[in-house]
Amino acid sequence: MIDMEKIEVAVRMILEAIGEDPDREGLKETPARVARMYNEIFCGLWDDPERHLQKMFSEEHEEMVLVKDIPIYSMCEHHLLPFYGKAHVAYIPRKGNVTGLSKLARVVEGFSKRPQLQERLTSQIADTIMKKLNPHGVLVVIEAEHMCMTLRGVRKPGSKTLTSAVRGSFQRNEATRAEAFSLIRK
Ligand SMILES: Nc1nc2c(ncn2[C@@H]2O[C@H](COP(=O)(O)OP(=O)(O)OP(=O)(O)O)[C@@H](O)[C@H]2O)c(=O)[nH]1
Ligand SMILES: [Zn+2]
Repeated sequence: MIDMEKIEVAVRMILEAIGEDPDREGLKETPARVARMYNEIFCGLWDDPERHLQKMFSEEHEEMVLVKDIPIYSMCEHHLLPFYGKAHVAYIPRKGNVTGLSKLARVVEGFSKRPQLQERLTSQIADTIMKKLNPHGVLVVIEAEHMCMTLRGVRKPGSKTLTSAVRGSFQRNEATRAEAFSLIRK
C-alpha cells in the first residue's frame, strides 16, 4: 500500500520549501489531498496487469482486433508531471485465445498509473499481451503530450510524442502492420 502519511509529511515540506505557509486556510488539507491523489494516480504500482488477461474466450477468430483511442494519463518519472493522450492496441488472437476488449484497456491502465517513460509503457503493454495471450502478433501505439515539455523546460505545447511496440506477425509482415496503422489513422 502507498504510505499516505509519508506523502503528507513530504508535501508539507515541499510547501514550506517553496516559501508557503502549510497551515494557512487554503493549504491546510492539501497534504492529505495530494496523498489521496497519489494513491489514485500511482495505483498501478500495486496492480499486476497480467491478471486482467487470465480469462479467455474460445472464439475461432484469428483476424486483427484493434481497440483504438484509449485515453491514457500517466506520470513522467523524470519530473512527476503528467503525460496524456491516446493508446491504440491491436492484436491477432490465436484460436481460443480471445480476450475481452475492456481487458486490453485495463492492461493499459495498470501500466499507466505508475511513474513511467512512454517507451517503457508502450513495450510493457505489448509484452504482457504477447506473454499472456500468445497471439500471432501485437501492435501498440501511444501518442502523448508531456507536460514537462509544455509548462516548463523547452515549453513546446502541442508537440506530440509517438511510440510504437510491434511484436510477432506485425513485425514480420509489412502489409499487416500497414493495415493496423491505417486503421489507427482513420
Ligand atoms: N525518452 C523519454 N524521455 C522523457 C519522457 N518523459 C520525459 N522525458 C525527457 O526526460 C528528459 C530528462 O532530461 P534531464 O536533462 O535529465 O532533465 P531536465 O534538465 O529537466 O531536462 P529538460 O526537460 O530538457 O529541461 C527530458 O529530455 C524530458 O523531455 C519519456 O516518456 N521518454
Ligand atoms: Zn518529464
